[in-house]
Amino acid sequence: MKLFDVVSTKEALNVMKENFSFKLSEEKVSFFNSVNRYVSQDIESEINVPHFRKSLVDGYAVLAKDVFLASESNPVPLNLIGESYMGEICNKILDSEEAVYVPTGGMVPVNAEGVVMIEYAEKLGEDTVLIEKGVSLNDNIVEIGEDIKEKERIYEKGHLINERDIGVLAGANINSIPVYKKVVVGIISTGDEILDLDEGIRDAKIKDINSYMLYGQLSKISCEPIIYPPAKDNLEEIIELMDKAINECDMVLISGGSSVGKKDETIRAIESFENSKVLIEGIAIKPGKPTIVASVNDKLILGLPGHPLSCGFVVEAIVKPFILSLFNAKKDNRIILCEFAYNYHKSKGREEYIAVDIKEESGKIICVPIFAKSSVIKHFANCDGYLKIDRELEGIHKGEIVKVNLF
Ligand SMILES: Nc1nc2c(c(=O)[nH]1)N[C@H]1C(S)=C(S)[C@@H](COP(=O)(O)OP(=O)(O)OC[C@H]3O[C@@H](n4cnc5c(N)ncnc54)[C@H](O)[C@@H]3O)O[C@H]1N2
Ligand code: MOO
Repeated sequence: MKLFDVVSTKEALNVMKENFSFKLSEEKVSFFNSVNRYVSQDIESEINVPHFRKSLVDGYAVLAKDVFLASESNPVPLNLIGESYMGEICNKILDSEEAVYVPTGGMVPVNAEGVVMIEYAEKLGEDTVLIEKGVSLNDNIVEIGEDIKEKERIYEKGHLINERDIGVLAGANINSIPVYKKVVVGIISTGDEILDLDEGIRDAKIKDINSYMLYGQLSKISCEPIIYPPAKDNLEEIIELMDKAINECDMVLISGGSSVGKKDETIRAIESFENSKVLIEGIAIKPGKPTIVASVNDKLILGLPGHPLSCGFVVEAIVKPFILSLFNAKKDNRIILCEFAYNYHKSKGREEYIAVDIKEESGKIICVPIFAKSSVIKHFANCDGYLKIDRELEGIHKGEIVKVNLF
């Protein structure tokens, strides 16, 4: 009987990085199509934002010394010398005891020192305004480049463009940005019991969960997943699909058939290729131990466990971190600190992944583990995040502060 020679997730990741350090090519995309893409070069702002001094409020641009003593009981009269119009250059220059009306977002006179809101002013006829409040320097004025400076590096190589960033790009006058091309990942589910999308439920056969879950997980991290039809536990069929996927994709994920059962054909299929090498046969993680890392024609092939929860966690544990390293990703996950809800004992030797719910209780943030068999998938989708318990630890105490990786 074959026993697994397991490695840690860290070792697995190192093996993947050492053996498959391919350089992703770049492409330019329009800024509004760049959400969820990884920037491939540092991005600098083309302009100062704002590129002119502007008012934050509707009010009167003034010199600070003129209104120093102004109050409701001691209004100061100023000469109103005109107004600034939205979107237009304001050429007015304030002299002593002068004011200019400026709308919110309008350009202020070049020497304006503050803007008094219209609520604290009263117009007397066309040429005079009574000011009822003083200003300190630059009150209600947004300086040139106060938001973003011209040539400022707004994004570093490896930054993941989020839904808010495209507003920043628009403001910084950037129409298109360089991003890494998506990683093309082939997905093959194997098993006599796996039905294709259009096949009805029959006998003891099941719908293909893994292909679609993998598709979802990978789409989120700038990949282009290609789902191949599920393969039966038939060596020739698996080899044929693998061959096609290896030619069409940057890397290939094969779910099911990675454990010790007599029908587990993934390893045999990998070894049938001339230029192939099985690098890892088992990772010290729970769930997800029967994971294979291999190389065929210099392409990365991963054999993932068939149980959906195990398959999903192996993606979190090694597939995502590997793909993110190709993008030089700056941040790979979002973490929060929580109190653990129970005493939990685990056996030493395997890094453990547990789905958790997060809730607030008496002002504390608590994480509640959801214990489920690896064939059960609903909770993996419903949970808030997951906990990674170190290989060497024997458990977690109730009330202990733990790091939760948020989905
Ligand atoms: N005697 C032993 N049996 C098993 C061991 C072991 O050490 N000794 N390990 C168990 C563990 S842990 C896991 S994980 C699984 C991994 O098995 P395989 O990767 O070989 O996967 P299969 O046997 O093909 O399938 C397992 C399970 O998952 C279902 N499955 C497979 N593909 C899909 C899919 N695309 N969508 C939904 N569900 C899928 C399959 O029907 C099985 O129920 O092995 C344990 N057994
Ligand atoms: O390694 Mo299995 O993935 O525990 O269910």
